[in-house]
Amino acid sequence: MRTAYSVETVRGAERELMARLPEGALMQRAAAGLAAACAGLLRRTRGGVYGARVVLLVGPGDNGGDALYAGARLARRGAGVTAVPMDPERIHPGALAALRAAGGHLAPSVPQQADLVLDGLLGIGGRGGLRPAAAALVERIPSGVPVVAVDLPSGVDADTGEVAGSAVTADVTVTFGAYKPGLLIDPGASRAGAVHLVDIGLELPSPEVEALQHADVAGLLPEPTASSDKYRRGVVGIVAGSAQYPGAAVLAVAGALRGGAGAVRYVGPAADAVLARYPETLIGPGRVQAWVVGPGLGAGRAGEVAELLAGDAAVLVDADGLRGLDETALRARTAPTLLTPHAGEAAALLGVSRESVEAGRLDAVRVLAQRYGASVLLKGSTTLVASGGEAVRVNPTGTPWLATAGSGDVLSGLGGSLLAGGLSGADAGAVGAYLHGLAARRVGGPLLAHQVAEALPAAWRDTRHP
Ligand SMILES: NC(=O)C1=CN([C@@H]2O[C@H](COP(=O)(O)OP(=O)(O)OC[C@H]3O[C@@H](n4cnc5c(N)ncnc54)[C@H](O)[C@@H]3O)[C@@H](O)[C@H]2O)[C@@H](O)CC1
Ligand SMILES: [K+]
Repeated sequence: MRTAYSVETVRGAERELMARLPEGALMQRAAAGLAAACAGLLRRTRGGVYGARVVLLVGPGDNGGDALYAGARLARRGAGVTAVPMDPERIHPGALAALRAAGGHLAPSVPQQADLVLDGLLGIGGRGGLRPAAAALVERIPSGVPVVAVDLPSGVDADTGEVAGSAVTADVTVTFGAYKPGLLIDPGASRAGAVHLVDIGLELPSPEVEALQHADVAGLLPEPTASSDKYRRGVVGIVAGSAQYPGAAVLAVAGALRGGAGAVRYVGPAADAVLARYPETLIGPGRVQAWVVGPGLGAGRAGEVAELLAGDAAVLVDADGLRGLDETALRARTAPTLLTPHAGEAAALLGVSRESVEAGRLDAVRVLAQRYGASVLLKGSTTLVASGGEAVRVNPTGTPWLATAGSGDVLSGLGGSLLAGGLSGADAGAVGAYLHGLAARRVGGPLLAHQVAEALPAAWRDTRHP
């Protein structure tokens, strides 16, 4: 499990550790890890540190201090190091002295000839969009030169991944002590590049955000045993499709058949299309452990949704099923409930604009889960799953090619199948998103939704091999 912690939590852990260590020790640990990562990168890009031209963008706080101390270490190994301050009046004095003693120097503007740029403008102390002085330096980063962000790319909100205005786009982020949520959640995640964690010895409580890895998913997948039969493995019912959208039913069934349930039942007007493609499907109402309701349903079928929500089986609600959801009915449920909106549907549920959901995804998914008393999977470039007071799960396996018609239908079927197999709403959402993303990566792009469904068994097997 990859875990991420809020600024407040990280600061608390840092305070505790600093009280037990000599002054400046933590910054030295951070700088040593940072310099080692930069040296590794320079070895790969140009064979070594000696003679490399390294530019430091230096902000007024400790983030700038880290960059300067790391620059001093690189200078001692023969790099030519130039530090460009955001504000020459505010610069970490001890770290600047160390850089100078190692042969580095200050410059008023960003040199355009460089082998490496370190972004030490802002770390976890950054607030709001970059102010003009910082933004001006970022604009002058020469194109094509590798950028290493110190702790996090400046301009990215550490707690949420939000980017207000401009931000650094890094090739590598060297982060200290713990991942920050903004490194795992878009738009921040896509600014961070490859994230490298430097252990500085923090002792951390439970995380605010987490990302499953192969082994976590393998441990949650419902594998059949010798005593399993199709009913014990769970039956998932699909209420999807309409005369106008029969394909959604076929794709939801396609996902459900690969989610580990023992049987898939279809209820709706697209039975012929479903059977023609998947003769394994049971047709018509009957007992199930979990329902999927919504894909391609069209308007005017809120009654069916309400009926399923009044029952005691687990329910996954997607797409058209999300229209006009009854908050009170949802909150009254005891069986697992998983809502799977995309940003537009989430915006409608929250009564806000789609843009504000996209910009503040973490907040949106948390508020939805709270308001509806359900697990909520918010689809997008980094899919998030929230449930009650638990850590929000961020899915690490997506690919932009998944933004294609029908891929959400496959995900809903898959998630429902996992619910039928006994997973909680949060686990079904997180495991479903993970497998779905992995399958899509296997297919590559451009992809069709049914190919994602077909690649799910291979993705399932992949999770067993770290
Ligand atoms: N606290 C610790 O124990 C450690 C902290 N470390 C480093 O310290 C960093 C945090 O340092 P600081 O608390 O000094 O904070 P930062 O260095 O992130 O930012 C400091 C200052 O930047 C200015 N600022 C804030 N938002 C801005 C914006 N949008 N545009 C322009 N200027 C802005 C403010 O004046 C603020 O005080 C971490 O990210 C990490 O790099 C590491 O050395 C490891 C140990
Ligand atoms: K930074």
